[in-house]
Amino acid sequence: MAYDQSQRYSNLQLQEADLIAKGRHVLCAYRLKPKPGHPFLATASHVAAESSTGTNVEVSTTDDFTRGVDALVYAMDEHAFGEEGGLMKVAYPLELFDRNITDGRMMLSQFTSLVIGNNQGMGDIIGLRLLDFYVPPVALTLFDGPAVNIANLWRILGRPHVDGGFVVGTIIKPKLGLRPKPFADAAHAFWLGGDFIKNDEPQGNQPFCSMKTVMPLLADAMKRAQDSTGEAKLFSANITADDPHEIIARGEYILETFGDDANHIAFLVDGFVAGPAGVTTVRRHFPNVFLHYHRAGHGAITSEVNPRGYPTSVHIKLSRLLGASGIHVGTMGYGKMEGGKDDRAIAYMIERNQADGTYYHQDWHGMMATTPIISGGMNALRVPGFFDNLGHGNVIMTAGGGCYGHIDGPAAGAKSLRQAYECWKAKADPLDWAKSHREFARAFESFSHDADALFPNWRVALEVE
Ligand SMILES: O=C(COP(=O)(O)O)[C@H](O)[C@H](O)COP(=O)(O)O
Ligand SMILES: [Mg+2]
Repeated sequence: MAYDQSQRYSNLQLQEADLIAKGRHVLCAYRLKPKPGHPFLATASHVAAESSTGTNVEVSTTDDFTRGVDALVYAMDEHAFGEEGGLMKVAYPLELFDRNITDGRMMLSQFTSLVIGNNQGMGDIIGLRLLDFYVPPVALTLFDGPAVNIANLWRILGRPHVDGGFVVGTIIKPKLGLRPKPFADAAHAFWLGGDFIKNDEPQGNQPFCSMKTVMPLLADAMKRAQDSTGEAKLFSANITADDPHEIIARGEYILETFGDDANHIAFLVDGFVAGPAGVTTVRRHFPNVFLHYHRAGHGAITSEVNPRGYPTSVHIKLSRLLGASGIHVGTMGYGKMEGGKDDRAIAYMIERNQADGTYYHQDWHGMMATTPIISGGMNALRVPGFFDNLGHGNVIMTAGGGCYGHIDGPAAGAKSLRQAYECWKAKADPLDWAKSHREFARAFESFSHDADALFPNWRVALEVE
């Protein structure tokens, strides 16, 4: 058992309001479950030591300055979560956080290696999960934050840059396996009805669909769709790679290939697997391009069944600091991935200037908002309920199966999503609305399993066998 460091690494007299008022600490709330035989405060203090200036034993080189920047456990409730453990809150002095030698700004890589790093693997815990965190104003000025967001896309789409509304999107499906021409044809077919296409997260430069073959065809497909619809079209191109030079090379190639439509390009980054370095490479090298953060892999950390790591709400909040223009926030119980209705709070945290996290109220002090991206098992039938829950439509929705699975093709799928959104805005009954909106009506036949579950009498109402 590690020796008890609570004398040094805890001060339960500290008041959270004072810490926030002083603005010199990052605050973190954790769920902690110590191993049997390890007292709660002693284990919490060991977490604070390991996450700041200490280790499992006192070292002779420690001096007064060192002690002055200790992370401190400032609040605890060891029975807060019953069998799952207790709540502990830690104040991290800003002095602990790493600053770039190039511009003095903070970085997310060391931020996370400190507050959710070694403490994840300590031998005296069963679980330690970062539930929420608070960033003081001075630190907010030191993170990049987003450079562009949905407002830039609305401008390109010719819509108001405030409350420009629903951006109808899809993902090229099948996820992998299309060669260049079928890929570009699938994109063109969707763009005849929709606004925004993304690469699926693993699509990049596969030998059967090389980037330098498919991108010129996509640029042509975009032009043809824009000409025939009279509307601007958008493409979110995946430029994720291990090597920053590869990321930049991909991005520069794609912008060059799209030529005078280059501003219709967003860059997709699989931000969880690429990490802060990968995301920041895009954020800083292409500051004028919408940075589309896909979170594939996050479930290993964020899934609610995980006693360690952090929930989706923390992952999404971190992405705004990093500078994501938009990030997948899940479907709040309306799609196929984990999540529930209360996850609307996750969207509010990144799109508003002030919002309540699970434990901390966060004022972003004007940091640009990150746009919620809704995706994962969505189709037109699920849209009205989704927007009822969220309360607004200023989001990008990318429905892959919901468009390419529509029986009249992806353009009809796109139109069905738009019609479902209009139905919600009009506060109309979906079945009544379907009677005068064909593509929406045909979504009931396309996704009859959903239709049966959501609108049991749809066959009678729409006179479908
Ligand atoms: O390809 C899709 C969805 O395809 P489909 O629309 O066919 O389900 C996305 O990768 C998932 O939405 C990721 O999940 P999340 O958005 O929750 O990160
Ligand atoms: Mg995908």
